[in-house]
Amino acid sequence: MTGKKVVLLSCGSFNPPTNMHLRMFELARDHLQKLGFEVLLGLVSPVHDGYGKEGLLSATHRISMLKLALQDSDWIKLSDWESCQENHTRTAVVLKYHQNHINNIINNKLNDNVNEQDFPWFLNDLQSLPGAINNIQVKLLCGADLLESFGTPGLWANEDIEDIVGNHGLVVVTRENSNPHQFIYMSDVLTKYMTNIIVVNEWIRNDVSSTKIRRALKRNESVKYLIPDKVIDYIRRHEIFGWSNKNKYLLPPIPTQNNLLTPSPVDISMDSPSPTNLNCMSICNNNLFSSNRPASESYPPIDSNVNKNNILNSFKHPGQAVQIITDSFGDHKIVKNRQDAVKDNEVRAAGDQSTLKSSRSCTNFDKLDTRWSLQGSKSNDDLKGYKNCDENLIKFIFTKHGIQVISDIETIV
Ligand SMILES: Nc1ncnc2c1ncn2[C@@H]1O[C@H](COP(=O)(O)OP(=O)(O)OP(=O)(O)O)[C@@H](O)[C@H]1O
Ligand SMILES: NC(=O)c1ccc[n+]([C@@H]2O[C@H](COP(=O)(O)O)[C@@H](O)[C@H]2O)c1
Repeated sequence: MTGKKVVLLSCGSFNPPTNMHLRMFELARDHLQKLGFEVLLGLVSPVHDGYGKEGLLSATHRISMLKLALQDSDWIKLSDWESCQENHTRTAVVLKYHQNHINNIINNKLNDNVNEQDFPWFLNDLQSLPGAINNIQVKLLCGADLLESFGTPGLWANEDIEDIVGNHGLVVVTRENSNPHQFIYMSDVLTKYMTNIIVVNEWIRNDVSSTKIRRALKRNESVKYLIPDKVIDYIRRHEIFGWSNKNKYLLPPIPTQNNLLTPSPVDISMDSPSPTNLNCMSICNNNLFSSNRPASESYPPIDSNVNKNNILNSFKHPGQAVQIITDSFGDHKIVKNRQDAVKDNEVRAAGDQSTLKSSRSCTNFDKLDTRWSLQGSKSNDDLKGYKNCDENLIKFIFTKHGIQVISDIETIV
């Protein structure tokens, strides 16, 4: 085997091509060269549309994306033979075609009879090789999941598996949640030809898959650094894989320029707000208010009837944590800092924690119901409003901020 010249052929959907599809070739070439093989060429063979896999885009799109993806490689080429056939072609047949094709080139080259039209992707590479080439072996390059699919009943014919591993050979790149060595051990035919199966360990894990890319695109999430930029650009231009130029998850802009960044928990500093002129929001019983009050103005007391429905504050801390205090009536308000919260008479008056509604859960409702019915201070409608207020708080937090719950009564967003 040592010293043999090899062409690596990868069959798959490439729907869309990912960085890992390309990286597989690099990993395999490094490994094979260490074992003494000479890797002449990599070939990518996208499957025919008739393969019928769910969500499979037309070969036209997949080929266009592959061409873009392969622009940055000087040794991996596209072979569109498979996708141009009448229907799906079994992988063993695809391998045989390419092997015969290359054998013909070698023979024709030896006879000085090479037709350039017939060998667009291989001619130059082959012509640059020295003198006589005895044999070039086309090996199937695949991920461990494809190897393990040999075990799926009815998917592969036994004679095809034997042909692939016996006559061509397999180069298998390990993949998350796979165990190719064990799979080979468990299979008689794979064990029989195990010297023809080379397992390449992917030590620098990259678990990207076309499925995950499609999922992210459908959600309008970024796929940068996972697939080539040129492929991203193609997807955007053609609005494929459910990707839309209109971001489905962007909320309509709110009238106040509430551009607060979402802080990570480690960034949160309640003691160092950096005031700006941005407006903030305040929440009170089912109502979300924007604020234009100057930052210097003090807090309206939470429990004041006038202010309960009109709490407007203007604390302005972009990128800073915002603290929300919930009072005994279920009103939420954003406080400037901890000192303000402590100074706030109403909050202090409600010091008994059992009277403060939890912003984290509704588990205190029973207790509160009893308390209020005893006091007679809250009607059923009030309680309904109280629950709605909780929903408002949640809506507010999750649409405008991140969240960190610091206690039953305090939440950092
Ligand atoms: N992260 C990966 N690690 C190892 N091999 C991979 C990886 N992603 C793809 N491959 C291999 O690339 C070849 C072609 O893959 P295919 O087009 O089926 O990609 P895929 O990402 O597995 O697709 P899908 O998620 O749509 O099933 C297969 O042999 C597959 O095992
Ligand atoms: N019997 C066969 O030859 C056979 C069966 C299943 C998959 N395949 C090939 O394996 C590849 C699998 O691609 P996916 O992982 O995208 O399904 C395709 O190229 C497909 O043609 C071949």
